[in-house]
Amino acid sequence: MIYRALTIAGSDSGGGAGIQADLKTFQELGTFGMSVITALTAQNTQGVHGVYPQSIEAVEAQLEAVLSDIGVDAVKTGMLFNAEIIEAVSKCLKKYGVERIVVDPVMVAKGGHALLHPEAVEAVRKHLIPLSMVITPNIPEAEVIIGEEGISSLADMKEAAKKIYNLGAKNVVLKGGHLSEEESTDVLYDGNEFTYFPVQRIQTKHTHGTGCTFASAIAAGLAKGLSVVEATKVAKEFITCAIEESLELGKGIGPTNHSAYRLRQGS
Ligand SMILES: Nc1ncnc2c1ncn2[C@@H]1O[C@H](COP(=O)(O)OP(=O)(O)OP(=O)(O)O)[C@@H](O)[C@H]1O
Ligand SMILES: Cc1ncc(COP(=O)(O)O)c(N)n1
Repeated sequence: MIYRALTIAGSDSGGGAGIQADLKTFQELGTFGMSVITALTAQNTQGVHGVYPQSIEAVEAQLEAVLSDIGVDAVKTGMLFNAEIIEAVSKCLKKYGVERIVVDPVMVAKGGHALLHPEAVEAVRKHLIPLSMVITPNIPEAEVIIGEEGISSLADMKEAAKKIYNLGAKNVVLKGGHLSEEESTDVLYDGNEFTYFPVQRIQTKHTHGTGCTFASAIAAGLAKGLSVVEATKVAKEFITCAIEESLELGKGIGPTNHSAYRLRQGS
């Protein structure tokens, strides 16, 4: 059985985040990875040095090429950069009836560089959230989406997850990586109940691309037919191993280790 997973995201020349992190994750989790590149970034462990968005024509041509021929079992979206790209992507995913869509609403890189135009947030709410089977905001992204600041506890996260669910996402995984607590707990809300994914916070600065890796691991699970809860559980194990064995590369924030999970499984 071949499981087909597609990432629609930005390229990270440094290899730790974006398309590169997604494809490594897809491969490690036994899926066939494909990509639609929305923007090139000149990026390394020290930050984003340039962003070069692709034309709408280029994005649409890549989507059509993949969807009209190979098809997909699940899709992950990452850096979409502007409202026009968001609209083109959502239109095409709708046209092909793609349902297993994981939306990582990437807005700002860890170094602070914008990866989404601020005026495109409305397009995320209007076009992307209603299409998502799972949306995986971190806390700052959740605050922008709901237009409220101050998410600082698990109770706040649960309230925010409900508000994002009410915007049309079928499942919300609100990530706790940015909480200043001992544990990094992610909260999954499916409209009925909450599932918690707690882990002891790992003391490392090398967390470049954690969000991308986690979301693409969920997409890989969905491509293989796992439920949202099962896929999130595996993704959590995958990202935890990857952070535990993160790589001290470059002079800044190094990438996580995408091979760690598979090597520990002994396969
Ligand atoms: N120090 C840490 N220890 C353990 N788990 C972590 C740590 N940092 C992040 N995580 C986990 O990694 C995953 C990604 O979360 P995070 O909040 O870092 O996403 P993000 O900010 O969107 O990432 P990115 O900045 O790469 O887009 C979540 O499952 C989160 O709980
Ligand atoms: C192309 C691309 N997509 C996403 C991120 C977010 O990852 P991080 O916040 O870890 O820098 C990134 N830096 N680059």
